[in-house]
Amino acid sequence: MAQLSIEAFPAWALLNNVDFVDAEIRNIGGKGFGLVAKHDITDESRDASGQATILRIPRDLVLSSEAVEEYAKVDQNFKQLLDVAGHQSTRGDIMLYLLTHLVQSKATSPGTRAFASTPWTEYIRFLPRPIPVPTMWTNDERELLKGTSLEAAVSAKLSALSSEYDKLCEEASALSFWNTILSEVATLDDWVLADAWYRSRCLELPRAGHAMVPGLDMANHSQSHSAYYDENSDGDVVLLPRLGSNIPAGAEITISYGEAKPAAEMLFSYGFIDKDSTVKELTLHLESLPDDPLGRAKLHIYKGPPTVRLSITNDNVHWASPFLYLLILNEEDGLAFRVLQDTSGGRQLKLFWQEEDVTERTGEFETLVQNHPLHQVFKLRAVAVLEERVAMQLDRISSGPSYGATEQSHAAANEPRGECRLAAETLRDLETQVLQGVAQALENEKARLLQDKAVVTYLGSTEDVQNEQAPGPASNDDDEFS
Ligand SMILES: C[S@@+](CC[C@H](N)C(=O)[O-])C[C@H]1O[C@@H](n2cnc3c(N)ncnc32)[C@H](O)[C@@H]1O
Repeated sequence: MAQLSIEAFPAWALLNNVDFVDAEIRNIGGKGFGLVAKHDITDESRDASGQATILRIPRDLVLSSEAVEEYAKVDQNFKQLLDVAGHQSTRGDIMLYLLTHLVQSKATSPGTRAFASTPWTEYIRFLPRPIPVPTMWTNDERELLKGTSLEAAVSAKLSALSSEYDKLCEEASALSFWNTILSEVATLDDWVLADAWYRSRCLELPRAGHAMVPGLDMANHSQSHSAYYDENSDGDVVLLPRLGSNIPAGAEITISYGEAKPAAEMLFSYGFIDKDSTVKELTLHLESLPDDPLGRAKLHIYKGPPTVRLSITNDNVHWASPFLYLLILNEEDGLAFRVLQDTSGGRQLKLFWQEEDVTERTGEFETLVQNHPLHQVFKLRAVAVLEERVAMQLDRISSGPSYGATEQSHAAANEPRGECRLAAETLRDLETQVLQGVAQALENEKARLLQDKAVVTYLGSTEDVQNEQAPGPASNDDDEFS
């Protein structure tokens, strides 16, 4: 499918009533396309209602779950696919729409097209590809993420995409039209591309919800963004200058993709790391403890992801994990799993803490243990488990690949691209800093807890029990003539 030159974009915009009041699309070094101001945009540019619209996109171009439903009303083939494989999530429905339009755009001539055309049929041909998100990196490029928090996240995402695609083929196999399309035209790579487009270009609108907005999705991100988007009373989407922002003619107009997103999330979702961001944070997966007989039950009953979030703000170190305290508690402490029968005869796993049913509060154990006499002992266990997890990650990240000179142009075609090396290296440096800071803080916290009176008493008593249970030193009697 041929890309369309961005030169053709103004004609597409005109034809589809997209009003580029005060912006145009240009190539922005290192960021792909972006929006720049046609004239100075100042507070004086505002109209009587106080608005200075930079860009207006009619509501019927917005790709939302509602728009997908509307398309199903005009295209029978799409409706069939949506009915067997859609209606589960906005993301899923929009991806089916994008995939259908990708297939449509692969058709050699309009006469061979199988679907009803929409403004998106042409629009997707302006969109960049490949997208710099790591799911579209080569295997060698993904190797660069080894030891970072994205290593597992990206492999998990790729497996999920592959399963989604297989499920789609399976669900559509009874529809002969789609069976042919999925085996001959729409590939797993197309599904990965649709996911990357959705992830890097989707935004949340106050009324339409998660959506893709053509034209507006050409705006790049900046920490000190000059504009924001909204829906007006007609449901059209508008781009407006932030109060007090003066954007000179020719300057880039930027929006915010999120104020406090960690580097790993920015790279995962958008394919770049914002150098101006001050967020130092990473999320690690927590495994159940190897000798914990309740390990599997805990993972089964826990409602959220079993993770810990580590962060450093203004030299203060934080860790937050609703799962951690459940992870370190045992039956002897007062934790119990029971299978109860409900009124309809079904069996349900329930979790009890000190005889109270806490099945709906599995993420609140840090609070639940607060008044327990062994509170500080539990804290020590949590800190020790975390210390080990952080040490393991530090070990992994420091034994990751070396990057070589980033400015070096890649000699062989299959060598990692410079921008991937740079992004992976930046992520690694940031995450190493956070892990080292947290490791130090955990060591200090452990030392403090080991001095705690309740901890000392508890450790003393468990030592006594162990001594009583251990076989005593061999007595001379044993050596007697036996
Ligand atoms: C919503 S699109 C913005 C338009 C995009 N530049 C294009 O060419 O279509 C998001 C993508 O733009 C790029 N991008 C946005 N802000 C950026 C920034 N501050 N630095 C580098 N790349 C950026 C990333 O590739 C991201 O995935």
